Amino acid sequence: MFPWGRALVEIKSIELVHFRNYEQVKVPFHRGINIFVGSNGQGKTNLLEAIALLSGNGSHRDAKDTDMLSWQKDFYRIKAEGLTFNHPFQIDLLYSGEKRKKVQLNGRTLKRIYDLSEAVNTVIFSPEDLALVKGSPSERRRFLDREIGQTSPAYCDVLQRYQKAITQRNALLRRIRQKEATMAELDLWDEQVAPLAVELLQRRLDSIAKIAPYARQIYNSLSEGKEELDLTYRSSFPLQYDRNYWLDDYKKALRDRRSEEIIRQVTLVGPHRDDLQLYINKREAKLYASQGQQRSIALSLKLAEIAFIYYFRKEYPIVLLDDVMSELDPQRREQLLKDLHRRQVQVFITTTHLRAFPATMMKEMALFRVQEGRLWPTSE
Ligand SMILES: Nc1ncnc2c1ncn2[C@@H]1O[C@H](COP(=O)(O)OP(=O)(O)OP(=O)(O)O)[C@@H](O)[C@H]1O
Repeated sequence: MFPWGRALVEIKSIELVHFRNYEQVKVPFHRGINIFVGSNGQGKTNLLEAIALLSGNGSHRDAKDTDMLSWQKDFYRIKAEGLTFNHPFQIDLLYSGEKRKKVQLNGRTLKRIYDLSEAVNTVIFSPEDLALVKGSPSERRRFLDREIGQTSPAYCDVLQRYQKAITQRNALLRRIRQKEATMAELDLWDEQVAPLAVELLQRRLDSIAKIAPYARQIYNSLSEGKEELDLTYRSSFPLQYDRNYWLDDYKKALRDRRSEEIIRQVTLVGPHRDDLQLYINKREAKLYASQGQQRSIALSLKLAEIAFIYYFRKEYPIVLLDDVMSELDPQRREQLLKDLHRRQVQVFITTTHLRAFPATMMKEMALFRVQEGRLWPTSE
């Protein structure tokens, strides 16, 4: 299912203090497959969320730091130790109410949280990923941005600068509408926004060119050769074939939509308005895919993301599977676990029961019981 290779990253232990419903826990992990088992609402997803934060990508549930802080507490801390490319790393994340959390990697304070991806990459698969197919374009943009961002802090940097510039440009559009600013100011902004937009576009298209063949191959195998998945990028403005013209194309689009933008007071063209389009057998999945097909597409995209990260880093990401084992049929479940196990990928899985796991693999896995924000190793 994935390119042949071996994972070289591993989280050896994690410590949580005042994170969600964890008062204080410290757990050593197994280097292979770790299963967190417990009833609903005990803290299994919270734990995966904390692990995902170690890759610097923010919460997969889009939660803010204030949401993740235990109720009535004034700081949370996540500490982890592990190995990456056989070198030890220590991560220390501390949020104490200010705008941004303090992040240290090996004792060095990082200016940009996404530089944590130097040490840890994660791919998380959760039931909400079904929204990748039928949800709004922002879900698919988020998927793309997370995936590219993990292999390139420079991309995160451009994305952040672009988002900030768009917010400020929107504020300027409002001021122009109220006759408090001039068109000349807007011209200046457009000069700044355009190169950032074009850089994002180039990186997104290059990444889709890499990820599409993986996703296609995986989907084809999930559908037993019966269906084909295609991915295309839909830009919110016309782009010429030759990339040398993209800067002009974008500036022209901004000019063409200017009066409408002033009336609506938002920037209507650019990467923040684009979409990743998904097709099964040439039909748009958003309109036609069944529940089962949506599940297979979402799984294919996530597995392709694993392969994509491996392609760039020569190291597999840590894989987080949040309550998705029962979504797969037994054969796919076993194949997925065996593939991950053979490549020595470290995996964290949440589940409410162990029925979904092949008995033959149980001896290869470490089991943890999760109950009311507590966590301990167990054998059943
Ligand atoms: N900031 C917070 N402070 C304290 N407790 C919180 C906070 N945020 C969420 N919780 C608690 O965490 C629990 C939910 O945990 P989590 O989402 O990890 O559940 P889960 O074990 O994955 O359950 P499920 O199987 O239903 O997905 C709830 O009891 C909720 O009240």
